[in-house]
This record gives sequence, C-alpha cells and structure tokens, in this order.
Amino acid sequence: MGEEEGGHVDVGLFETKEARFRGVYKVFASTIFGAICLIWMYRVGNIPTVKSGKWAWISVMVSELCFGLYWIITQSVRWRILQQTPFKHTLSQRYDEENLPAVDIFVCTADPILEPPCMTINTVLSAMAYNYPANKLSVYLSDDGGSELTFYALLKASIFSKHWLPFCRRFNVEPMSPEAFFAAPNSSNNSTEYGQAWLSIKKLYEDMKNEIESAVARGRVPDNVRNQHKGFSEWNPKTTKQDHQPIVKIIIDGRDTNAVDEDRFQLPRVVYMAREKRPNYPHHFKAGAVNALIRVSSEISNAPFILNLDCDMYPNTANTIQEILCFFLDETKGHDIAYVQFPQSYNNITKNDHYANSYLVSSKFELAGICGYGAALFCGTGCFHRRESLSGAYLIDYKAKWDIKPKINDNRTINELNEASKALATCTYEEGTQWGKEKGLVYGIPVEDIATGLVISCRGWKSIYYNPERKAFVGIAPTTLDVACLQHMRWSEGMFQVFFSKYCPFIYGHGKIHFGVQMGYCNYLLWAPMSLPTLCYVFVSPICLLRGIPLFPQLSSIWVLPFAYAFLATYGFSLCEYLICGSTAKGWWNLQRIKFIHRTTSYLFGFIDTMKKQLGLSQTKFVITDKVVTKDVQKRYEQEVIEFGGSSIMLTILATVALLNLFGLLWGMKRIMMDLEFSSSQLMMQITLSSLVVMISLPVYEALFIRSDKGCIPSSVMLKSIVLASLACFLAPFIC
Ligand SMILES: O=c1ccn([C@@H]2O[C@H](COP(=O)(O)OP(=O)(O)O[C@H]3O[C@H](CO)[C@@H](O)[C@H](O)[C@H]3O)[C@@H](O)[C@H]2O)c(=O)[nH]1
Ligand SMILES: [Mn+2]
Repeated sequence: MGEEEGGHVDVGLFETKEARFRGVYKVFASTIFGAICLIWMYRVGNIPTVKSGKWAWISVMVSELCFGLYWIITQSVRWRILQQTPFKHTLSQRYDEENLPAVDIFVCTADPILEPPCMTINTVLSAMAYNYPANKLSVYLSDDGGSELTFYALLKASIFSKHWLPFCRRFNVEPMSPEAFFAAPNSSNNSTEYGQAWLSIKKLYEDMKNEIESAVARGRVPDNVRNQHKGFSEWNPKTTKQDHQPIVKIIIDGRDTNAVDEDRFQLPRVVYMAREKRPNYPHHFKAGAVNALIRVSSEISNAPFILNLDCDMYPNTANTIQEILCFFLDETKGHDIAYVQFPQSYNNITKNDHYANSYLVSSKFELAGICGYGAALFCGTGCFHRRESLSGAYLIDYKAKWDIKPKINDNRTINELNEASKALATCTYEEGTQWGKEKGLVYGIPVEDIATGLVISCRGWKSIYYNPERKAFVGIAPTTLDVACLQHMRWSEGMFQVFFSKYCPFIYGHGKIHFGVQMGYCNYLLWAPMSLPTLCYVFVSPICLLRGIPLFPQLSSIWVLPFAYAFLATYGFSLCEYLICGSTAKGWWNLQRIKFIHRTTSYLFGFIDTMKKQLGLSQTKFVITDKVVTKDVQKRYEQEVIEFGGSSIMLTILATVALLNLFGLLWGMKRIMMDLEFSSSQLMMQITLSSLVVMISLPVYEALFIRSDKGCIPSSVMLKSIVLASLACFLAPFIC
C-alpha cells in the first residue's frame, strides 16, 4: 500500500515530480488522528465532578483540543510534496540572448547602522554579477535609511564592479558576493593567472571596504568625495531618516555605451532610491519601499520580471535567472505563474543550529507541500515576480506580456529620468490610489510578504516554490536570542493579523484557492495563539503536580496508550524528518527548545500585540533585525552558547516556567518516594512532562545560576522569576 511512483506530471521547460511514500504517510497520519480523538474522548468523559482539579482538567482539555486541531491543520502540507526541475539548457536552445526578457532586481535596506552598507553592497554586487546579459539587468537599491553613507557605498561598489564583474566572468566565481567569496577557504596559488587576479581583486575589495567602514565609523562621507559627485547635494545637515525629499539617482546608466567594465563589457544599470519620508505620512515600512521601487523601475527599465531581495540576502548562484525563466516561459503552464519563491538559507548556521534558524523541515517539506496545491508562500526575499501580478492584475485579465521591450530607446537624459522617477516616490503619490490595497505589496501588516502572496494567489495566479540543490540566496540569521525572539514576535504577530484581517485564508481564499493551501497558510498564521495552550500546559501541569492532583491516566490504564502514542509518534516522526534533511539529532533537540521558547515568549507577545491592534490600541510596527554582532557575542554564537539578554519580561516568563517545572518535578518525586501508598503512577505522566521541560530548559538554569558572561540571565530576572515561581507554588491550593 502507499508507495507512489514519482511519475512525470508534465514536460516542457520544467518538470514537476511528486515525492514518494506519501501514501504511507497518510496511513500513519490517520493513526495519530485516531489517538487524538481518543484523547479528546478521554478528556470529555472524565471531567472531575469534585471542585478540586476541575478547572485544571478543563484547561488542559481545551489545550489538547487546540493542539489536536493545530495538528490537523498542519497535515495538508505533507500530503502532496512537489519537486521542481527547470531545464536551463532547453531554455538556452529556445532563447538566444537577444530574446531573453529583462529583469529588475530590488534590494531593500533601512538603516546604515543595523544593516552595514558593506553588507548591502555585497548583495548589490552579487546581483550585478548574475550571468545574464547586462543590458537586460537593472539593480535598484531602496534606502529607507535615507543615508548618504549607503549612497556613498553604492557609488564605491559601482566603481569596484568594473573589476569584480570581469573577475566573476573569467573564473566562473560563485558565490558572487565578494565578502562571502573571500571568506571561503580558497586554494589560490600566486603563480597562476587566477592566483594573481585573486590577490589584486582582493586588495581592491579590502581598500573599498576600509574606506566605506571608516566613513560609517565617522558617520559622514569624506569631503573630497562629496565634491566629486553631485549626488551628495541631496543631503544637507537637516536630512534625517524620517524626514527628507525623494532621491533617485541612476548611478550606472544601462543605455550608456561608455558604462563598461575593464574588459569593455557593458555594466548592468544601477539605481539608488530613497523615497520621500515625512513625519506626518505613514511610510508602510518595507511594503512602502517595494511599492515605490515598482513604480520607479517601471519608469526607468520596466522589466517584466522582478527579483526581491533583502539587503542581507545575496545571490549565491550565477545562473538562477535562467532557472526561474524556465518556469515563467514554459509554453503551456508558464503564463499562469505569478512568482517563484526560493527558500531562505543562511551562511552563519552553526553545526547544531542552536537558534533553529535553518527552517530545514519547512524548506524541504512544508513549503514544497503547499506548492502541491499550486501555491507558494511569498517570503519577502529570494522571490521572482511577474511585474503584472505584483501590480494588481488578475490572471484572467492578463495577456502574456513578458516580451515588453526594456526601455533602451528612451531618449530622456539621466536627469530627466531621475526627476520623472522622483515624482513616483513622494509621500503624496499614493493618496487616493489603490497602492497598498489592490496594487503592489499589501500595507498594514508586518508580514507584508505573506499577505501579498495570498492576495496574488486569490487573483487566480499560480506560484512555484523552488528549492534547488545549491542554495540560490544566502542571508544572515539572528545570532542572539533577543533578535531571534524579536523576529519571531513580528512574524507571529503579523501572521496572526493576517488571520484576523479580511485576508483570512478561509474567508478571503474561499473558492479561490485550494482548501489545502488555506490550511497550509494557517500552519504559520496560528503560531501566536498556539502560545496559550502551550503556556497552559507547562503552568497547570506542574502546579497540579505540587498539589498531587492527577491530570493524566495512571500508568496501568489503557488510556495511557493514546497519549503515549500521539506523543512518541509525532515527535519520532518530526525527528526523522529533521534527520532526513541532513542535520544532527542535537539540532533537532535545539529546535524543540527554541520552539518551546518562542511559544512561551515571542508568540505570547505577538498574540498580545495582535489583540491590542484589533482593539485599536496599537499601530503596525516593523522592528528591523540587527545584523551586526560584536566579537564577544560572535564567539559565544560559534560555541553554540545561547545569548540570553534583551527583553526582561520574556526572560522572566521563560525562567519562571523553567523553575516552576523544576519545583514540580522535585516535589512530585518526593511524593512518590515518601508516600508509596499514594497511587504514584497517577502522577507519572505529569512528572514525565515536567522532566521534559526541565531537560529542555537546562541552558536556562545554566544562564540563571552558573554563567557569568554577558550573555547570561541578569540577576534581577533571576530574583523576579524565583519570586513568581514560589508564589505560584504557594498559591497552588487556591488556583486548582
Ligand atoms: O521600514 C523598513 C523596514 C525594513 N525594510 C527592509 O526589510 C528587509 C527585512 O527586514 P529584516 O529586519 O531583515 O526582517 P526579517 O525578519 O529578516 O525579514 C523577513 O520578514 C519580513 C517580514 O516580516 C520580510 O519583509 C522579509 O523579506 C523577510 O526576509 C530588510 O532588507 C530591511 O532593510 C525596509 O526596507 N524598510
Ligand atoms: Mn533579515
């Protein structure tokens, strides 16, 4: 039964294959579903009639109802996992350079301190170095920081590109990001042509990097440079991140035949944009930036395909554009495709991934599983869009227009183009228009990407999730718990807001997207509320343990089986999935810890913030993640030591849960040892649960009581959590 043949679904420029063994999985999943139903039956049938323990029982029952329903919702993404294979060679046979469509690449940055300009230009340089006809390639940098430092860095990068691009071309360099390339161990040999070129290009890079970094350290660009480029006249002492006029500067003009590299090959177009910002106008964060880019680029190059990138996510493979064109240009199915999303990968993951940043299982199975129903999640970066789909078109109205000619014959001067574009990047431009609603990225939600992807899918478009063997885009993952929690808080909050908004997949998507996609979205949209049942479980169970109130069947009862089976089977399966992705068992254990931490802290605050927003008590915000690490922190990161610190409320909750379960465990053990008459086996499952929490919290105890480095938990948090946990023990008789 079950083993399905991985058959060909179609032929053309790309091929789709279904993963095997899904039939076996369906049988397995039904056994778990059976166990969940039995657990629910047990709970409903055994509600205590006496007062003591009744509410605890009911709260655990409701939690289990939530866990069960959430498990059911997450099933759709495991039923039809698709793998895509593009045929680049067929593409190159059918399309010569002349016929290939133009591509616009957007890079977003928002703060020269949190996102160092050197990092940003590495992304720009990698994008410029795509192995793609330069006259068809334009790179736009949106600078929401409105910083002359970023502009300066981009100017420097445009000069360096004249050497870097030929170097990449000559030696087929990958990754095309100079920083990543030089950081990788290399076997350069000074005597070879490559060795010589390597040395001299490295020196050029280091010089440029030093100049940019020292300007950033001083906080301003050198005066002599300022006089060399008239672009700097846009900045004056009053210019701030929140208050400045629109700035658009074409740095390399794609039409200019003199804009060539040292091998006299044409350079791709490079444009700097800082949209207008005024304190009394909402700017809608990244969504606002991308929408301004969509308009500005339509004025300058108007390429039919757009690649969206975060400043920290650099292109890692030179032929990616050819690969995605295989999807878009496929004769039979290509015209339905709105976007092609790649997984997010990071280059700073440690061996056992102690912040669980690699999202291995999501990337390999879940996201590919949603694609099984014809849709992909838009994840903000590493995504190629068809311009029309991003500008609000419905599939029905769309006529294949990919062969729109790039605007090479535009006779306007650079200045005229700059000025015309500026008008599209003002604060007032969007007033009374459909931008942010029907057009472009959706406003008002901190995960603009997820909401936008959903809206596009509901307009009839298909989308593809493509996970190639070699990572196509590589970024920087958070290196402290604080940043990781902030990011997850924004995500969980944003996604829960989508659930609550008019974009709720079950309502907005009803009849427009497959039910499997609706469920697939909810896998992520419901992170925030799932914090409540988790917290209930890890608070109520140890408190009842302290009071000697059993919440689970005793070991001799047959009802233990569904509990044990549901637990062991789901976690066993999750471990297998993780190991199949090629990581370690310790990595899986770390993932469980981080999930536990997020569910008890980040998601709780994400939930609270969503509620506040629903009640009109707070506004949408987007906290940018810090991409800079100090040496000290970097060292602990490499040693896989968790960097606590940051929000003390989150840490207090975390420490209180850890201590409460420790108390519960010790007390429960004592009960068993002292009171043999007491049916100790009734408490065994609670003891097991608390010991699991204790085991997973070992680094928390360590950070509370043993560590003394800067990444430990501060003593004020320690005191607060001891008081809170003791109070909970003390109040236990009144709570349960
Ligand atoms: O006002 C803003 C705020 C952010 N950004 C840019 O948005 C990107 C993502 O910001 P980051 O702080 O790195 O957030 P992440 O959590 O790493 O980003 C993920 O999640 C976001 C939604 O929460 C998506 O927008 C991103 O594409 C996705 O990579 C960065 O390039 C920023 O420069 C702006 O351009 N303007
Ligand atoms: Mn990021």
